[in-house]
Amino acid sequence: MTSESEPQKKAFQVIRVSAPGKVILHGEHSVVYGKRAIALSLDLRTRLTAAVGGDSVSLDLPDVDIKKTWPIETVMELWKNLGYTKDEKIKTLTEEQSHFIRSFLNFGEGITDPKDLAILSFFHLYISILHEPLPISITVGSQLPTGAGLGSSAAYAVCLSGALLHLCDHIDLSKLSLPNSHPDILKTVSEWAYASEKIVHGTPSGIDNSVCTYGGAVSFKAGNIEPIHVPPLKVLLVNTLVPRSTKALVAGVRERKERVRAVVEPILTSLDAIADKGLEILCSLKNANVYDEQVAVHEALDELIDINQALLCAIGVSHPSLDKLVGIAKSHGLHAKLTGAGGGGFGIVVVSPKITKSAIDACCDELRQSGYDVWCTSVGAPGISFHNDI
Ligand SMILES: Nc1ncnc2c1ncn2[C@@H]1O[C@H](COP(=O)(O)OP(=O)(O)OP(=O)(O)O)[C@@H](O)[C@H]1O
Ligand SMILES: C[C@@](O)(CCO)CC(=O)[O-]
Ligand SMILES: [Mg+2]
Repeated sequence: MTSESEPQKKAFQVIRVSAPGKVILHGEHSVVYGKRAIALSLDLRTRLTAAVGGDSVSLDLPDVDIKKTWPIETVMELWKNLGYTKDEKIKTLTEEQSHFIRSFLNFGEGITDPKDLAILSFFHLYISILHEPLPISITVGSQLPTGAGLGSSAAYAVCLSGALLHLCDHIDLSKLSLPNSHPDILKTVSEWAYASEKIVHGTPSGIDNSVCTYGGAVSFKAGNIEPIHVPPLKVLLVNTLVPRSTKALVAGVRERKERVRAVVEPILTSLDAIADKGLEILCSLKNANVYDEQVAVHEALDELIDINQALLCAIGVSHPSLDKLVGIAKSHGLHAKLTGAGGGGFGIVVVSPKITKSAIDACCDELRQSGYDVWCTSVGAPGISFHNDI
């Protein structure tokens, strides 16, 4: 193949990548301080299509109401002003270069607008990962509500990182279909998605990008990810529809910890113990073969869910809408906690086999009548996937 035919091939390349959202069962917030967390991927996905070619860089993000195009000459100028030559390998941006990208986009320093964050994350990854300015059209659509606790930022970041790394031949996403042949690919994608999460969150633990990359169920502690085998669980996801920002909630916990360290630190230690115990219980579920054993395991899990929610309230990340949903669930014999950063967003209920269908239906009806959205979905979906069917 000649060196001229390679860009020719790239010019018409269209790829599709998807990644799942996630729920955190135990360990949100405490995981930021090196404690254990358990997360499960969701059967709700973010999907990205990237088409190389044309004379611009364009971003179509309908979920955050963005449709923007930058002429490729403008992007080439930015590239040059950042001090890069045409053929640069993967690079880590300096603070100064990050400031420069923000001012190119006319963004101030502490941006919080979802649109600005989505554009900034894209530009960081585009410039860091690609070897040269590439004309490209990127479209991202998601089944996940944005900013509600189901890992939408991580799923977005995993799709972007995977697609850009594939397009510059740093990884080959088509190898993901080969069993057990891709640990390096997943590690690389997750690390780049983490870099993007830092832009959206400030100080992410890394659990969201990990579970959205690897899929399934994972235990995560101090940056180490461990896949765990969890049998299918029936889960209700309840959306309070109250908007919140993960970054602001994580910052709020940090401030409370700084103000009353002697009180908050033991709570974080207890949250760690809950996640340790939760891991043990989930692992025992696969050996619970008969109904009575399964019910006993779920009772132990329900008790942990109750304590977990109470401790999350104590560190200031619940919300009246979450407290109310926990109360409604309780009145139907179900146990709920917030999931993700809290402050609104989603609550989760893990449904024990002893709960009858009529009790579940009655609970869902009451929640809906009270203004919540209720979704019944499965957990443990595949991680980043490459779809070469176009
Ligand atoms: N489909 C999408 N298209 C474009 N940007 C997205 C999309 N989904 C998420 N984002 C970006 O991620 C941000 C939301 O991230 P945030 O971490 O606050 O919420 P979350 O990831 O849904 O919840 P959590 O981190 O608690 O699980 C949005 O403001 C936007 O910048
Ligand atoms: C609140 C938090 O623990 C989970 C957000 O899904 C933040 C993080 O781990 O980065
Ligand atoms: Mg997020």
